[in-house]
Amino acid sequence: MNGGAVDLTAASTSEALDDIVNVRDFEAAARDRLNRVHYDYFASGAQDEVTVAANEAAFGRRALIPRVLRGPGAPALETTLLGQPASMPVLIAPTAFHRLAWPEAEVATGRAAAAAGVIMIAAMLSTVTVEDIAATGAKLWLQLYVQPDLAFTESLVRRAEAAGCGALVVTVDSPALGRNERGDRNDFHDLPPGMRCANMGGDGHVRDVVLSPEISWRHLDWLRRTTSLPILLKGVLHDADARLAVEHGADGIIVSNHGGRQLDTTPASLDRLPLIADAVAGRVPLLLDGGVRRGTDVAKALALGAQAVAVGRPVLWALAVAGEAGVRRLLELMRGELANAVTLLGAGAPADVTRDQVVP
Ligand SMILES: Cc1cc2nc3c(=O)[nH]c(=O)nc-3n(C[C@H](O)[C@H](O)[C@H](O)COP(=O)(O)O)c2cc1C
Ligand SMILES: CCCCC(=O)C(=O)O
Repeated sequence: MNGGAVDLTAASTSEALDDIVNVRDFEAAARDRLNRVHYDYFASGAQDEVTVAANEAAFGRRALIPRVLRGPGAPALETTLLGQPASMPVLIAPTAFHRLAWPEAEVATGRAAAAAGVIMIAAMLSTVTVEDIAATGAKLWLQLYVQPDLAFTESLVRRAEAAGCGALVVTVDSPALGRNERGDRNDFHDLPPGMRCANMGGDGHVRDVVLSPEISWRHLDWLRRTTSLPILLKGVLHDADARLAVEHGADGIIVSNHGGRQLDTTPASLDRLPLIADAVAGRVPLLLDGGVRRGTDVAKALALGAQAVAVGRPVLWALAVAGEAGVRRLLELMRGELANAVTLLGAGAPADVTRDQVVP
């Protein structure tokens, strides 16, 4: 348990990482260290958690076909997303409340992202300000829940611009909060004393955040006029909405079901990707999140039409296990697995894996 007495010494964190061989190993290690209520908050999904399970299962249902004797050489994993270079097509998905996992919270995550050269999407509901996360040197995008108080929303956009964020990620799958029954059973509805939503006004209580069913395309049009930062929409699952996103000037789309935490029984995000890729037809980059745990998962998502993927819960588990060092290790593992998968697929880069190399 890390009930305020976490051992932050280098020796203890490296020992904590001794038995970590793959991304999934972090969850069991984190579970041993976390307060049970906070573990449940991170792990849980909506209601029966059907979609949580579906996300990982969808990767398991697809098989990879290698091509041989192409001699592509060592794989190049670097990519450019919305004009920004990244060391690999794997991003850190926005997840709220990193301080529940580790005292240095999003600053530890940001330092690991900076060291790895990956893009971190900071959650609006971070427990450290966006300015302090930006100071880690991470390539940063900011996730927003558009607040009906547009003056407040605009002030946050200006802060993101001033802090050097490279894009805004507007979460559109949250006209209400999903029904989280583990949270209900645990009576977990706000942050413990001493922790706050650092970007929000007042006391930074979670209950003051508005997830509004009135948010519409008009708000997106307003945001489009308000900032010149690239805007991605996160949480699109319908191909018609993907087309509308492009028409309304979105610069990118994240195919996502919020890690199964919003509407339960939506399909796996991977299952919606090919349809959405066809609808968007290359007009804007597509990202995917939900259930990405292996280098082979990244390869499958890219072959089915994504330019990059984002990883959510594993980052929280790695943070809980060893803070910055944990997240660095996680990103190294993902990078090593992706390089290995791409090489074994006979490709020179993740983007060179083709759709015909993924079969049911
Ligand atoms: C504990 C937790 C908190 C999250 N908080 C946010 C958030 O504040 N904003 C958001 O857009 N998505 C949030 N998400 C969703 C993630 O961005 C992402 O869609 C999801 O975690 C991806 O699935 P994965 O965890 O299977 O990788 C959260 C997810 C988790 C697990
Ligand atoms: C009001 C808290 C929302 C955070 C979030 O998006 C999640 O836990 O999935």
